[in-house]
Amino acid sequence: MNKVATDYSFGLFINGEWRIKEDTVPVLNKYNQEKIGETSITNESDVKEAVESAKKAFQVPFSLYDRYQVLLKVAQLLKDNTEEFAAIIAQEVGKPINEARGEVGRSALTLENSAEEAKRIHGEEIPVEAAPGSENRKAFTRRYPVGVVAAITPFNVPLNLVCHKVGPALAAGNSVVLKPAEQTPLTALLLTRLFEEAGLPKGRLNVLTGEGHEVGPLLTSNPDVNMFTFTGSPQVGERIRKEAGLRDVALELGNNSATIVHKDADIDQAAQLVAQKSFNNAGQVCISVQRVYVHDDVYDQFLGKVREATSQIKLGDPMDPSTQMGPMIAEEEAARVEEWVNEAVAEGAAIETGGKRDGVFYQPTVLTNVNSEMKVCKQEVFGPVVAIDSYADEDEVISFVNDSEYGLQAGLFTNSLAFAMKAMDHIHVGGLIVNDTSGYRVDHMPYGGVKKSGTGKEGPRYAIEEMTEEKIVVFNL
Ligand SMILES: NC(=O)C1=CN([C@@H]2O[C@H](COP(=O)(O)OP(=O)(O)OC[C@H]3O[C@@H](n4cnc5c(N)ncnc54)[C@H](O)[C@@H]3O)[C@@H](O)[C@H]2O)C=CC1
Ligand SMILES: O=C(O)[C@H](O)CS(=O)(=O)O
Repeated sequence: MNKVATDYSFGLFINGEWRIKEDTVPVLNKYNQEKIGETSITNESDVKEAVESAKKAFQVPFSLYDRYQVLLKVAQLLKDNTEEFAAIIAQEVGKPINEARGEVGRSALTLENSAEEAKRIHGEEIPVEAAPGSENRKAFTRRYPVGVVAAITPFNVPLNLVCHKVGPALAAGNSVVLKPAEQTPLTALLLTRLFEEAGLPKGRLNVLTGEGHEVGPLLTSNPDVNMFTFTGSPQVGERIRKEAGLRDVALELGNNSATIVHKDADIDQAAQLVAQKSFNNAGQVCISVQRVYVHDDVYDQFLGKVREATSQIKLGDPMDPSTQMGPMIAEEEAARVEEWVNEAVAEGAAIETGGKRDGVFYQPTVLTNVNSEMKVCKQEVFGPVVAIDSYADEDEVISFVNDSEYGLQAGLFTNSLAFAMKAMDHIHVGGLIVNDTSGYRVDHMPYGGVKKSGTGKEGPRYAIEEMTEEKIVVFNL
C-alpha cells in the first residue's frame, strides 16, 4: 500500500514564494474523511498581487528553449514522483490508485508535448503579392503570447487538467494565475513545487486556492488578466464568459456522452469498454459513457454482458490496488445521483444492476426502459450511472445522439465504413470515436466540444493557438 498522506500544508504561491495564511481549510481524504492536508484562503489583495506578479514576470524574457527545458524537467520529475502524486490524487479525489497512476503518466505526456510544441510555435508566409498592385510587398504572420492567463480547473482530474492549461500557457510564453478546485487543490500545489524545482522564473506561475465563487470574480474583474481558460460545469463557464467581457475564454464544459453499439459490432469488446468507461472515477469524467444506444438485433446480448461486467466492479478504498471504483467527491453528489435514479425509476426506468447508495458511495448502475426526458439521459449525471436504450436504424440513432444540449464526444461501435462516415458527418460533437466509447482521449489530440460542451480545443498544440495572438506583418518594399 502507498504511503498515506498525513500532512500537506500549503500556502498560496505568489511571485515565487509560498504564502501561508492565517485562514486555512482542511483537505479531506474522500474515502474516510480524514484530513490529509490544508490550504490557505485567498483574499482580494492576494489576487491583485498574483496578477501583478504574473504581469511583471511576463515582461521578463523567457526563451523558447528555457520553456522547453522547464516543462521537460517537470515532466520527468512527475514520472520520478509518480507514487506520491498517485497517492494524493487517490485520496483527495477518491480515484482508485491504479487510475491515479494513469493520470500521473498522462500528465507527464501532456507536459512533454507542451515542451515539444514550444519549439513549433510559428506563423506563415502570406502571398499578398498575389493581389494586383501588391507585387512589391511581402508578408508573414507571427504568434505572440497573450500575457496573463487565468486558469480555473475542476476536481475530477486534478493533475492532468491543470497540466493541460499550465503547460501550453507557459510553452506559449505566458504567465499563469491558477485556481484549482477547492475539493482537490493539493495535487496542483504539489505540482507547483516541481515547477519551482525545475527553475521556472518567479511570477510565471501563481496559485490561488479557495472557493471558486469567491476567487473567480476577483480574477474576472481584474483588467490585467488577458485570457481565461476554464474547465468545469456549463453554469460556471457561462458566468465566466459573461464576466470576461471581450477577453478570450476557452471553455471545456460538461457532457452527457452517448455511445452507439451497432448490429455488426464486436459485442464483447463493446460491452467491456462501456462497462469500463461508464464507471472510471465513479463516472466523474465529462466524457464518461452516460447514454448507450444498442441496435435491436444485439440489445439483449449486449445488455447481459454489460450487466454482468458492471455487477463485478469492486468498490472500496481508493488506496487499495484491488479497488475498481471509489467514493464520489462528496456525499451530497452521491445523494443527487440517488435522487435522479429514483426519479427515473418512478418514471418507468428499470435498474438492471446497482441503484443503491452507501454514504459517499453510489453503486455502478445500469438503467433500461429510459426515455430522453429523464434527468439521467437529458442532463449530465457526472456519476456512476449508464442508461441503455435500443434503436432500429442508423438515422434514428443519430437523431437520438444529437438530442442533447451537449456535444463533446460520442462513441460508435460498428464495422460499417458507410455508417461510420454518415455518423462522422451527422453526429454533432467535438469528437467521434469509432470502435471505442466517448471516453477515449489521448493528450495531444484536439479535444473540446460544441453546444453547451464549450468552446475551443485543448491538447497542447491547440491550446497554444488559443493562448497566443496572431499578427500579420506586411512589408512594402
Ligand atoms: N470538458 C472537460 O474536459 C471537463 C469538464 N468537466 C466538467 O466539470 C464539472 C465538474 O467539475 P466541478 O469542479 O464540479 O465543476 P465546477 O464548475 O463546479 O468547478 C470548476 C472550477 O470552477 C471554480 N468555480 C466555481 N464557481 C466559480 C465562479 N463563479 N467563478 C469562477 N470559478 C468558479 C471551482 O472552484 C473549480 O475550480 C462537470 O460539469 C464536468 O462535466 C470536468 C472535467 C473535464
Ligand atoms: O473530461 C474529463 O473529465 C477529462 O478531460 C477526461 S480525461 O482527460 O481524463 O480523459
